Amino acid sequence: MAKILVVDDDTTFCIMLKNWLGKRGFEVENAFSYKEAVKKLDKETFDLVLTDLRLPDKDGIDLLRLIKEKTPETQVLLMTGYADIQTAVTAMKLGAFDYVAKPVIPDEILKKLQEALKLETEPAKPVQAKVKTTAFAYIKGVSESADQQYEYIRLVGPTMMTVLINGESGTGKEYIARLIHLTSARKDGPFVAVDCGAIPRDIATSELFGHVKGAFTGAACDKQGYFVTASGGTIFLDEIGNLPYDVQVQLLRALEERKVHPVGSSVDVPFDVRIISATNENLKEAVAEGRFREDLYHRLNEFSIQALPLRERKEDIMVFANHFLDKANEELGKQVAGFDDEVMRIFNTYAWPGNLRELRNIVKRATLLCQGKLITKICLPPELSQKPVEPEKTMGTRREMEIELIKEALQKCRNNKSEAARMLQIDRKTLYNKLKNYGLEDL
Ligand SMILES: Nc1ncnc2c1ncn2[C@@H]1O[C@H](COP(=O)(O)OP(=O)(O)OP(=O)(O)O)[C@@H](O)[C@H]1O
Repeated sequence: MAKILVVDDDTTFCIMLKNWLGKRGFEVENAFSYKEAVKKLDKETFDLVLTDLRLPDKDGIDLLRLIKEKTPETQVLLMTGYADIQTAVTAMKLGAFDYVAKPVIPDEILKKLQEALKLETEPAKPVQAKVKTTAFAYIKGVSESADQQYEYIRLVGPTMMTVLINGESGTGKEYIARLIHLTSARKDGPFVAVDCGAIPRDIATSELFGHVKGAFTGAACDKQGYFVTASGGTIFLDEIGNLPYDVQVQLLRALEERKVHPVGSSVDVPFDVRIISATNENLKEAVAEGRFREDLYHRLNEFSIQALPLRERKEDIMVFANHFLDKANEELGKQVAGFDDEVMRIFNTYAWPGNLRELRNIVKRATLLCQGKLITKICLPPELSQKPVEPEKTMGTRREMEIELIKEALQKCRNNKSEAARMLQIDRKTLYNKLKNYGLEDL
């Protein structure tokens, strides 16, 4: 049984990966820092170390150097954000087997692990499809708008129409896209989610359409782009409004010709993919301002779905809260039965700026803290238990406070956005959205 050490300071991710790989026959240990990893490596030998490039004390490159010095036969696989891909390429020169871009897709890690450990790839067992169906539980809601949303998904799902989903962050746009995919004849094909807001401008073309070996410095081998990876399935282009203008032109051409042109290649590659995109900005405005191509907008928007903010469908709040409570009980091994009246009142009056994602996180935290049968006010973070203030009065101060906090975090993290997001306890995507909304993109 191959022994693997996963090193990342994101404890939830480590635990999740440990369980996931454990079920696939690997023996997995976790370390949450460089120091802890070194301790474990001193005690035992691992066949492979999967490490984040950024660790709280030192970085993955230091760990790679140490491993290659002590046990050169141990394979090292790096996990990295887009901003560090260049460093990851350097790491390969230092002996790393390969790297995977974050956010990582478990199946991609599994494939790389098998390559690195020279294991036989499992016969076409649909691991991917299985993981998705067990982890994905779409809750419909009971409000009128939820009914309509569900009906739209049901109708558009089986068609090949492109769908544009509009809605604030955390309203469930990706969940809607996944359900459309699962309702379609392509449900057994891949569902590939691409965060267009997180791909750096200079590698966007190669990430989407692929490249051939030697196309540019660092292109050590041929790379399949997301479009080809999604063949036979669905590609979900999240934050489509952030796609650079020149890439928009290439995307439009690809959609018209149903072929992609990998960077540096002389041949076009056909693809067979359903396209769903999402945005949290008003794309019509972006078109009017000349930031988004009108012809592409119409191509992507054969059908549109609005994901409503939670505060505009209050009847759904407790439905989702109970669903997230069930999930949290399961994940944390707890048996919390529900919410007391005061908490329900608070939930129904709070504005939920982070929508379903915020509700999920708050319920999970409260479940962890809950000592009794019901979740009470003391299990909630202070911003929820305080009396709601009129929105108009808070907007200015909340915005100013957020801008200050973001600037301070970026300064402290020397502009490293992933670290700043971690410090602010929000995910990287939310930070990018906030930077965009507050006009701080140049920071
Ligand atoms: N219909 C649903 N049923 C159950 N859970 C849901 C549903 N929709 C959203 N969620 C929960 O809310 C979280 C956020 O949803 P999702 O990622 O789809 O939002 P989003 O609008 O795509 O966010 P962003 O704009 O930040 O990309 C999900 O991870 C899931 O936990």
